[in-house]
Amino acid sequence: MTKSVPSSVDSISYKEHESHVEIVNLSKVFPISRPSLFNKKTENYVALEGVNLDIKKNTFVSLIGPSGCGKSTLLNLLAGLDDFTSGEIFIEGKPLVGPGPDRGIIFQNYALMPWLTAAGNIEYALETACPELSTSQRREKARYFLNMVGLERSMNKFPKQISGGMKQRVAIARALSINPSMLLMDEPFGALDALTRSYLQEEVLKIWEKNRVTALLITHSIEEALLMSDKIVLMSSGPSANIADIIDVPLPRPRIRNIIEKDSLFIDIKLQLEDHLLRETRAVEESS
Ligand SMILES: Nc1ncnc2c1ncn2[C@@H]1O[C@H](COP(=O)(O)OP(=O)(O)OP(=O)(O)O)[C@@H](O)[C@H]1O
Repeated sequence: MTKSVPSSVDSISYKEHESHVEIVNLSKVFPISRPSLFNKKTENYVALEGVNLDIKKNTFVSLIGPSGCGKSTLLNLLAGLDDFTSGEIFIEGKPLVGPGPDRGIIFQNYALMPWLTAAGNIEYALETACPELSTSQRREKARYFLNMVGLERSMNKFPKQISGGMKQRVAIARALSINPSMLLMDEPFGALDALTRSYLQEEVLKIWEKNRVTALLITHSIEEALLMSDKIVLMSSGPSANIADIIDVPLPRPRIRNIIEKDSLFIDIKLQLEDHLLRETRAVEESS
């Protein structure tokens, strides 16, 4: 199979850096059943149409767009949690075949098993992703990653015994424990209060700056995207959503929130992103 280089994105830097993810002409259609009085009608909703995107290895990319445009749909396709309708996805040059331990996923609602402790949740993930590890090795790894997110002392607590921020730290530790080459994050800080949110953003940023795995973050926060990303991918409104633009964020790392927020580049890109989101949100309102 010959791989085509996505034409709209980065064709120059493509030669310089290796791709981690190549999305080629990707579409996703959801069949929607509409029950009527006499029969059930099925209609199609085209969520994504003809999406091309190239994500370089070890970069941090954020996905931003109006509500309902298809960000989670795209992330779920990359995670292998749903099938795409047409197009291709290559992960490290190979066609994507389904979920795999190479991709760690963090969701907004933590997705922890309530009947397992913090450590148990990580050990459970390791059991599937790294079956070669012994029980004590899994326990050691769980301890190591919980320590990394500052939760070693809560390792034997159940999800209902810890706060939302702590649950999300367990989810982060779990995603990192399987040693993924890519992190997929769907609004991971969305359910947290403002203080916990900024604290955890900085924690994830610090961990990422040490490990530099490829990262894809869905967020509604422009500031969050600017703080964390190398590139920000702007999606157009749906139906038939696509990539509207890709913005480089050449702010120096390590990034300190209070310092970069005053940078004129930060302010310029922020205005550009606000303008895009306002335009796309108006387009959604006018079409509904
Ligand atoms: N399983 C499904 N069946 C039918 N339609 C779906 C399904 N999943 C998503 N959609 C539709 O696809 C579109 C994109 O949804 P998606 O959740 O990906 O958007 P989003 O950009 O992540 O939204 P938000 O920012 O609000 O989280 C929406 O119109 C949604 O209603």
